[in-house]
Amino acid sequence: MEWAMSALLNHPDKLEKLREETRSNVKHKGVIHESDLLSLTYLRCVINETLRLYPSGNYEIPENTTLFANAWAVHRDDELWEDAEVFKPEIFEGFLGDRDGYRFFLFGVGRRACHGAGFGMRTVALAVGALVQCFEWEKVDKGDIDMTPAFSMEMAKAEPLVALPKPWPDMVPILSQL
Ligand code: HEM
Repeated sequence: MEWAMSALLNHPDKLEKLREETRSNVKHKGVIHESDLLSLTYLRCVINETLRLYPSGNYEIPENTTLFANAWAVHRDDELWEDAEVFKPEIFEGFLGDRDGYRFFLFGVGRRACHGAGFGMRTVALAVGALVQCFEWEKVDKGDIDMTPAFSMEMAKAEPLVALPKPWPDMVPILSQL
């Protein structure tokens, strides 16, 4: 808004053109409302042009730079998630996916998003589901498992998980058939 008004003030002919448009198109007495916007085509042009010239974010990125959206930071942002650092799967109950404001984008978004998202999600879900269904799990050491990541593209754990699985008695007949 501030950018648009500044630009219009720097270009009085455009400001006058916009004022003329509002004068001739807004028939009712009173401030323009939503239903007027359709007929105010020049106003839309002014806004688009302002956003074209003054978009949010202004970074100089050297040619051939590879950019990665920092999902780690967004996924742990306290302003986007309640108790952002706490493991609480319940927060995904009722989650609206992309309609929830792109605060969760482990597969990326848009044209270059992961082609294998469905396949990847099903594969991981099947594997974790099967491990939990078939085995009773115990830690080998006392205390919490070290959750430090090895920061890299893959985001592996710094310390590999070591744990003790014991087949659930009712699953033994099924597992022994595999
Ligand atoms: C849970 C498993 C997976 C995760 C977390 C994952 C995540 C991602 C991410 C973050 C990207 C980058 C998106 C971007 O640039 O914005 C990507 C790209 C891609 N992924 Fe996956 N992925 C997974 C599984 C798979 C699988 C199973 C396949 C193939 C069967 C696959 C194929 C691809 C391809 C082809 C691209 C490149 C898309 C492009 O640049 O146009 N991914 N993936």
